[in-house]
Amino acid sequence: EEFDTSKTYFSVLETRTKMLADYACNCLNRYGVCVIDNFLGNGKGLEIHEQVQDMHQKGLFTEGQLMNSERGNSNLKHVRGDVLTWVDGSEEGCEDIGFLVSSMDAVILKCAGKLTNVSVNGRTKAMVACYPGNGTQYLRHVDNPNDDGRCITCIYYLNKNWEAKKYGGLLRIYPEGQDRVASIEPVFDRLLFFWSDRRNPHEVMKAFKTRYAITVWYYDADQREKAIKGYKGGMKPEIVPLHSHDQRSVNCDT
Ligand SMILES: O=C(O)CCC(=O)Nc1cc2ccccc2cn1
Ligand SMILES: [Mn+2]
Repeated sequence: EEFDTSKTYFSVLETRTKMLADYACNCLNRYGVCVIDNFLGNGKGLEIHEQVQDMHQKGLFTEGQLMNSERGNSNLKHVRGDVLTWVDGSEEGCEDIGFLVSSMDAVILKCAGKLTNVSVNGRTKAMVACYPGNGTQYLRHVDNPNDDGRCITCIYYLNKNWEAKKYGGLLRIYPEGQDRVASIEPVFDRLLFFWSDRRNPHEVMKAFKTRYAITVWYYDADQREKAIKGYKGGMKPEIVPLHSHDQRSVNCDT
């Protein structure tokens, strides 16, 4: 009979996603940081890169805003020089970004119950960021210093043939209480997870070539609930349910 490739494709995808989730949980619980290379493969990676490049060329990126106090003070480019835009992946021309975020969600969904002190119940939209490559950087900071609910930072890099020696742009993470530094090259089709809180201060070194990345932050249910009650601010209070590949929005605890 006809060899059913679609079933095989999805069962292989399911198995791989589970393997990646197990690896991510072990790394996060042990080191607080996890790197996965060749996450989506060359073809899909290139499609995502092309969509991001189109958005950039259409001028859809805006200056990276700093915290409210510094808003509008444009001479703070030395603090962070990225330009960015937020997408949910359903917009025209963002379908491949949507596929990426569903793939990130698929891994996180399979981590349910295996991450120490974390129960993910949603995420932010996807932030597409670009460092224009004129020596721009992002000074050392913590993504979530005040318990705004975000527990995991998930970054996907799009930069083919990146050479840190020539182009800089390293992400350097200084894990709290350790005398080690993680230097992560923003290489094509690389996926990175790290705890968003004070455990992982990090910076982006000066970049001398256009440097693209797509970031999603995952929320911990309890911390998010407390943050909304206490309303400590931080990221805008929009929470997106996780989507697995068949586009159902799936609650983590099912
Ligand atoms: O591109 C990378 O390797 C990481 C860059 C990075 O840390 N970006 C970033 C971007 C942010 C945008 C808004 C609020 C907080 C933010 C924290 N971090
Ligand atoms: Mn950051």
